[in-house]
Amino acid sequence: MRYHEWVPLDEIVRKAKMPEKDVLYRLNRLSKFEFVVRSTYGYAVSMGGYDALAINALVKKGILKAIGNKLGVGKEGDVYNVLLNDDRVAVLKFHKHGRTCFTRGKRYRDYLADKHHISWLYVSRLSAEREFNILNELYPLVKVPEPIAWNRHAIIMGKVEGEELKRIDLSEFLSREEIEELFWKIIEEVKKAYKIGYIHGDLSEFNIIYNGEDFVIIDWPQAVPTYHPEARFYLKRDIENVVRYFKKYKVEKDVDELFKYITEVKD
Ligand SMILES: Nc1ncnc2c1ncn2[C@@H]1O[C@H](COP(=O)(O)OP(=O)(O)OP(=O)(O)O)[C@@H](O)[C@H]1O
Ligand SMILES: [Mg+2]
Ligand SMILES: [Mg+2]
Repeated sequence: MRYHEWVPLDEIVRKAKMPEKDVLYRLNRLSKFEFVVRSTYGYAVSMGGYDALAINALVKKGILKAIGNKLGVGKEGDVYNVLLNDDRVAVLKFHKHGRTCFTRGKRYRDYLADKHHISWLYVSRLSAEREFNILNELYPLVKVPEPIAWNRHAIIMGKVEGEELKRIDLSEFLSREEIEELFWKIIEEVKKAYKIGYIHGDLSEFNIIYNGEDFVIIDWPQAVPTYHPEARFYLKRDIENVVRYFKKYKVEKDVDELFKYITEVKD
């Protein structure tokens, strides 16, 4: 089934190789769970339905055992605590792009007319695949979550204990020198990622998780390769965000010098 189309009933019947009344019975049930949505043109998978397909696949592959509570309270992101088959605790992140199409209560007819919906399913899946691939390239050389599995718009990765830098006051438990040390450690990770070929592109205190001793940089789907035409822009912005955050703690650094330091080739 292609993602961006309403699929007419007769096509579903043909693909399912089942009598129409059986197909309708199943579609009705799926519709009650809001796993599919219906229009005059046919049926489409809903975001919830796509979630269920991904969960089902990850369970069938023998990776996922149980889903727990949602992480990052109050955020839009759909990130859950999960338990893996090997009893390890991990994190499941659903990529959701363009979900406004559904939540804004647009009529499906508008939704259909709007070519830009070209498929939030497809875009979300691409984004998850991207993040998974990038994590694979960076882990374990750079401090990023361990990539564990990917299916559709979902990825499973290692759970990082700690809090986003945004939500902690470093000065409560670190000296000015220790804070500066942390700053340089973060810059080192940015440099390592750059050397491997990536710029985070959304680096800030929201995407660095710190546990009092060590930190991990999360949220990589938008990362750009260093050969990207706007690479300099993104790298500069990432550095500026980090510099701005640490300025609060009187760690004052020059963005241009850091830029030079990160991009210099030296072995
Ligand atoms: N591997 C992880 N371990 C622990 N917590 C995580 C992990 N990945 C994500 N989180 C939590 O979930 C939140 C959202 O994750 P992430 O930043 O990757 O997604 P996002 O939807 O792109 O968020 P944003 O809107 O900030 O860009 C994080 O801020 C963090 O609190
Ligand atoms: Mg984030
Ligand atoms: Mg993000």
